[in-house]
Parts: sequence; C-alpha cells; structure tokens
Amino acid sequence: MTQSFDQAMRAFEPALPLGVAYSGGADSSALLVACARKWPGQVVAIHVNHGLQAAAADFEAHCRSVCSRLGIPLHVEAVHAHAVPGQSPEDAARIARYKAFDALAQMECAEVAIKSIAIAQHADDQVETVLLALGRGAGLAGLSGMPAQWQRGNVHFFRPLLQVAGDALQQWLVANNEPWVSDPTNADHRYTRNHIRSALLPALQRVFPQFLDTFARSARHAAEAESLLVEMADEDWRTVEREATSRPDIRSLQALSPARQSNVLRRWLKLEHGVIPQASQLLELRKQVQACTTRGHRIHLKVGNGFVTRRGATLEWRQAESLN
Ligand SMILES: Nc1ncnc2c1ncn2[C@@H]1O[C@H](COP(=O)(O)OP(=O)(O)OP(=O)(O)O)[C@@H](O)[C@H]1O
Repeated sequence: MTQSFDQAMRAFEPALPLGVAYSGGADSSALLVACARKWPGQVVAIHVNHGLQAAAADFEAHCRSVCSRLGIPLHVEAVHAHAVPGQSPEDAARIARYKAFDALAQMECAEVAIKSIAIAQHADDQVETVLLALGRGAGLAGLSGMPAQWQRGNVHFFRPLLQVAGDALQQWLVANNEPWVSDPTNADHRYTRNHIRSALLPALQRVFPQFLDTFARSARHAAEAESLLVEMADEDWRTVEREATSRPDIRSLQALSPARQSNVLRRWLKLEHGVIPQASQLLELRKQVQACTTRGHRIHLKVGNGFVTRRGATLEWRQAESLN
C-alpha cells in the first residue's frame, strides 16, 4: 500500500548514525530534512559530485548551503563518472555513486562512522524501474524492481520511501518551506525515464488508478520468486558441479528439467565468470547439452565475451582471447 511521507518516516528505524544520499534534488532533500529532524545530531548528508556537467559545482554549493543552515554535517565524495561505450551518462553516474557509497561503507575508521545509508527513491521511481525492465524484456530479477534494503559490510542500506508517491515529497518540501534544485539535464540523459513519467504514468493512472500499489505488489512477488530461483540454482549447482572444478557436468545437467538447466547454467556463468548470457544463447546451449550423447560430440558456442566449449564430461567457459 502507498504510504504518506510521515507514515514512511515513522516506520523507518535504521541503525544510527545514518548517512543520507543527498543529491540536492527534491526526493533526497525531503528525506534528509525529515531524518535530521527525527534524529538530531545523528544524521550525515553524503553528496557525490559526479563532475559530469557544469552544474555539478552548483549542486554541491546548494547542498553545502542547506546543510550549513540546518547544522547537518556534509560529506562530499568526488567521483569520475565517465561513461564507457554503450553506457549512458546516467548509468555511469549511478554506478560511480554506488561504488562511492560502498567505499564509505567499507571504511572502518571513516570520519563518518555511519551504520546505515538511506537513498531516496520513491514509489514512482519503483514503477519506472519495473516498466523499464519490462521494456527490455528483463527476467524476474529486473521485474523485482529496487530492493528496499540490503547490507554491504557492516552497513545497512535502505530505500525507506519506496511506498511514498513522488508528489507527496514535493508537497512536503513546499509545506515546510525547504528548497531543492532541479537537474537541468533531466530532459537529455533521463530521456526514457522522463518519457515514462510524462506519457505513461498519467495513462496508467487513468486505466489502473491503483497502479502504484499493484505494480509494487507484482515487483514484490517477482522478488520472492527470484529468491527461490537463486536458492534452487545454488542447490542444483551442488549436484551439477564436477568435483570442485567450477565446471558443470553434462550428464547431471541433462538430468534436470529445461528450466532448471537454464537456471543453473545462468548461475554458473554469472558467479564463476561474471557473464550474463542472452536468452537465445542459453536456449542454444541447452539444445547442445541435450544433443551431447556421444564421446565425439563437440560444443562450441559464443556466450558473452567468450565461448562455452565441451571439456570431457564437463562444460567450460573461456574468454575469447585465451582460447588459442
Ligand atoms: N549526486 C548524488 N549524491 C548523493 N546521492 C545521490 C546523488 N544523486 C542521486 N543520489 C541518491 O540516489 C537517489 C536516486 O537518484 P536519482 O537521480 O535516480 O533520483 P532523483 O529523482 O534525481 O532524486 P533526487 O530528487 O533526490 O535528486 C536520490 O534520491 C539520492 O538519494
């Protein structure tokens, strides 16, 4: 169920001190101010300067001025978020940002000895994430949306506003006379998200007035089902792995149902090699595994930036350049 901002803040009980990921935008401004009011002296603002646009310095200056007015310590982390080919500037910034948060979380004797970090995504962001996942044909992991909490080292990460409508946050800021800055590049580098926001969400509101609740519920169902798939993949890996070789045994794979084969093959490629196979590659691999019934049967299939080949009774994945 969607919550009011006050309800969400009442339900939020992180271990303190708390770091709030503060961009200067509306959502994280509301979260920062409300947290600082709830736990005076126990909240630190964390601002990441991506250095990506001329406006980055203005964002940082805005954050400094708000924090100094409210007496909230501010930790600024400068990162270099340059997009690699095939990556949007937004993705590069997000990856650099989470790396910076993780680094802060790992620092034992950091000047900010925070126990938790809160990030301000809300219910509309969650729906956008799920719609983006549907748009690229994602599996259950993508359809699960963003998790409400997770742990890294000793630090707990939270998204306490996932059930709060975005409008409610801006209304709260206006009512409390608190400022925020808008991202001038929104229209460019957040094109798809903005398009979803301006074109899709109003249409969804008309057709499914409860969509913020119901889409979030579907995402939770997907997350639960995904955790079962992960458990099953771990269990199947224990029977499929050939004597601690980190390679799957072909006969053991053949004994599994097609869906379980895909599930455990995906786990093998991802956890052992950091490779996410395309659905078509996985299907082809399964076909080749099924057809592999004679001694001389060869398997050779491109997956990710390498190849899956047959090695005796097992499958092996090797990077393209190490194959000679
Ligand atoms: N530069 C940054 N420094 C610290 N935290 C950030 C920064 N950018 C984003 N975040 C955190 O990640 C969350 C999601 O960021 P995103 O850019 O997707 O949303 P947003 O709509 O711009 O949020 P906000 O309105 O708070 O800026 C933010 O709410 C904030 O908690």
